[in-house]
Amino acid sequence: MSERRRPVDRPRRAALDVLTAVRADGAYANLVLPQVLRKHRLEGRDAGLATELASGAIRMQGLYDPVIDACLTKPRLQPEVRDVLRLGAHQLLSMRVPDHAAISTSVDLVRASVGQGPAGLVNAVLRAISRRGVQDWIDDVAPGRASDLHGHLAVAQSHPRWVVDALADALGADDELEDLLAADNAAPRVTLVARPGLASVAELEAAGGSRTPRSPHGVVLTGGDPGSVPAVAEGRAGVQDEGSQLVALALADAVLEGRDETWLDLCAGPGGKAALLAAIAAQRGATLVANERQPHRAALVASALRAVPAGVAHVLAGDGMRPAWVPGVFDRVLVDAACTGLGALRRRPEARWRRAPGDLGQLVALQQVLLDVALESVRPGGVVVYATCSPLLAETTEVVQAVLARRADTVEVDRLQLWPHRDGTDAMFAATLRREG
Ligand SMILES: C[S@@+](CC[C@H](N)C(=O)[O-])C[C@H]1O[C@@H](n2cnc3c(N)ncnc32)[C@H](O)[C@@H]1O
Repeated sequence: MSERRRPVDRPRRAALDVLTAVRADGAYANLVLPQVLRKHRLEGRDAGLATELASGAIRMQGLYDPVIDACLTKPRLQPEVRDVLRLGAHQLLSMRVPDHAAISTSVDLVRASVGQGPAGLVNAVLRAISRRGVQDWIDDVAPGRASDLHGHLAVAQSHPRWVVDALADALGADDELEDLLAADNAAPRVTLVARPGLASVAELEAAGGSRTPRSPHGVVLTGGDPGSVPAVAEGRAGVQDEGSQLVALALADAVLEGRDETWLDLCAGPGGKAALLAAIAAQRGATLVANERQPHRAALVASALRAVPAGVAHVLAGDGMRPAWVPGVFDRVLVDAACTGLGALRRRPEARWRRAPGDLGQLVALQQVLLDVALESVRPGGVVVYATCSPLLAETTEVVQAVLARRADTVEVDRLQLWPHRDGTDAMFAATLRREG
């Protein structure tokens, strides 16, 4: 068959559809991927290949773009052609795809998606990239490691420079920085939670998994589709990072004197932590109010809670800044605030490129108000856990410090900061605060 008429392989076509949706429509890769896989009827290894191609090309574009640019003779490139080149660069520099296969399939792809015009350019650029290994390219296009470590890692590990700087601040030193950034680039394992009283860890282990080291409710799946595990399909278990389980447990296990009957999850959508908390509350004879501002996310919370016994959990769709309850009624409150999400980069390939330092001001203001509401909602003597899936100091310790500075009635009693490279979890933060009686 001639070059021109060779059909484009479906995993690569699907991967390009994901890149296009993320770039042109602002889609989230993890949400659009299942739709694209269905559209192209991809399963098993082909689905795995399309997922790796799309996720890797989006995640690593901070390295691939300067490499591509170094191979261009003219600086301008159509966005659609750059997408094809990013996919080709990922195959050449980070996967075990033979060079000839990576190049010829990319040429086929650009012919089918853009036209014959850029086929020669794609061929020439990818041939140039294939002549050197990834470390040679990093040495060529990244700032020097000795003179500008953060600038070097921003390219070598494909993170925006401001994110590298902010993560280094959060770590407090540079010695683990590269490990952290590399961990952000590795696909996370699928972790399940057995909601206590509804499913057992043994039941999930039998589905092909092993226990998580720190959460007593977690199981890491060794393979397969989590949706096909009966306990997950029935809502007795769920997909939940071990770090998120530990945050919910920080609230449930905080030492509390006196009444322990009514719990609040102030920002509950989509409901992972609410479901774990509600299962524990049911075992202790307590109830949970799960509040979420966005109605469609409140519906997801209700779905996550479907296996919890009736009467234990109540879902509210409301703005946590204007509470629908009287102050001081709750014994335990979780405020898992909206944040930059820069602690969960492993599972959101495009997230690092969507955030900007200018987002922080608005988010921090919201986080402070929500923490204040949580502290007003808890009774004297009760506990509040303030959590984020970001380790940035502006969103974590600085929010807690700012709120505590204006409240004489609250003390911090515990703090947790998890890291992907140390703990194998998302970089979750949780501060446990007690409102004094
Ligand atoms: C980090 S997520 C919570 C994740 C959730 N706890 C879980 O484990 O599934 C933050 C949530 O806060 C919600 N949110 C943002 N502003 C809010 C507000 N003013 N009141 C209540 N919820 C809010 C967002 O819609 C989002 O669903």
